[in-house]
Amino acid sequence: MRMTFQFNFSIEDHLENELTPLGGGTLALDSSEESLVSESQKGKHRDKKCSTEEFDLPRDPSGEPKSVRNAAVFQDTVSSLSVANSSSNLEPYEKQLCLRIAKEHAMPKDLKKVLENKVIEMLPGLQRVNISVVKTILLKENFPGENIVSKSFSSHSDLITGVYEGGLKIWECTFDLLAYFTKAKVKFAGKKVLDLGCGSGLLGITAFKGGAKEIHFQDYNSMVIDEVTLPNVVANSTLEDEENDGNELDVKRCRKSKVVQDLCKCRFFSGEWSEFCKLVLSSEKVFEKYDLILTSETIYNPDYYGTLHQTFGRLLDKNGRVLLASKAHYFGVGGGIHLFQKFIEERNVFETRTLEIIDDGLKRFLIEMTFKSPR
Ligand SMILES: C[S@@+](CC[C@H](N)C(=O)[O-])C[C@H]1O[C@@H](n2cnc3c(N)ncnc32)[C@H](O)[C@@H]1O
Repeated sequence: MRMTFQFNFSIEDHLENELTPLGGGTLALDSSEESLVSESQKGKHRDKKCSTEEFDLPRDPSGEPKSVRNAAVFQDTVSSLSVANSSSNLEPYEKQLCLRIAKEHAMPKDLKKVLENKVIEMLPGLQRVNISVVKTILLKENFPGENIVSKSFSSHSDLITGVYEGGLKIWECTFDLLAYFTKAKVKFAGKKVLDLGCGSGLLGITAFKGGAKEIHFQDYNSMVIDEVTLPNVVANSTLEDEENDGNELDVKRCRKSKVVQDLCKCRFFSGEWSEFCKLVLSSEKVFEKYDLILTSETIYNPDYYGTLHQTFGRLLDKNGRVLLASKAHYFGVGGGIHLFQKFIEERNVFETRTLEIIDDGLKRFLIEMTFKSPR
């Protein structure tokens, strides 16, 4: 099934205190958002100023990107950079990017509750919640947190820059990557995987089912994680088998159950990419980087390229790879595969390889990114 999409960029002027543009003001959370922030995050991020740091590769005095040729060098240099004197070609994302706070979403103790009011549909080899039902319920219940469903409806748009980044639908490149996994027999066993900009999380779920040792799911919007990604992961666990055994699905009691052990491999995060980086890098003493970063339809907005590039640079293992799926061009937003590849080439940190071009209607691309080897 191929999904259609619409870009209609009427950026909502009322960000309801969720975000603060770069360069000033404070970031406040609405009450429901705040209640989900872990204790360690509270205080740390409350009343947080948007940062102008860490947006791009370091630049030499002429404003040109420094030639950073491998993962290790990338790590050493990015931490201290500032964009204050970046060259003008970076202006768009410096000006527009807002830093939505990142937080980790705990797996609810009562797993049954995660699937309450959800209609499960079957895809080949995968299950997923019916998103229209999720949206209808959220609209009806006037969900107290991020009001992204009604905002998306009222603006007739699947994307509202900085507010809602499209996670409440499955975008067609996800299916391209899923098909590629099968065709290319991509191996997940034993790998640490990140589904970046996960939305429904089907890429990460495939890695989960393929025996990945750890899978992290990230989406911009916390509602997407709570209402779609988490339920999809639970729906694809072996919950049904446990239920048939008559066990009560309580995390404490099922400590040793296979379901809970498996689900412990999954972690869920919401928030803007640079904030997500900071959170995961500080969440473990020694952060083990990802062997595989899977990402579909995340390069539509050129304003985000700097942060996305940096996220790959900071989180990917030196021998790891990014599998990225994208349309050739995103009309109305301006991004697309060629612009992104040009951006990557200019930074000289990664090399890219085209894995597949799908040409049925709108051209779509699958590319692989790996660190350039040190010279
Ligand atoms: C168009 S949706 C694609 C969703 C999903 N990967 C798919 O193919 O169905 C883009 C995703 O990228 C994420 N995203 C986009 N820009 C982001 C940003 N600046 N920071 C964090 N996440 C972002 C959003 O969470 C959103 O889910």
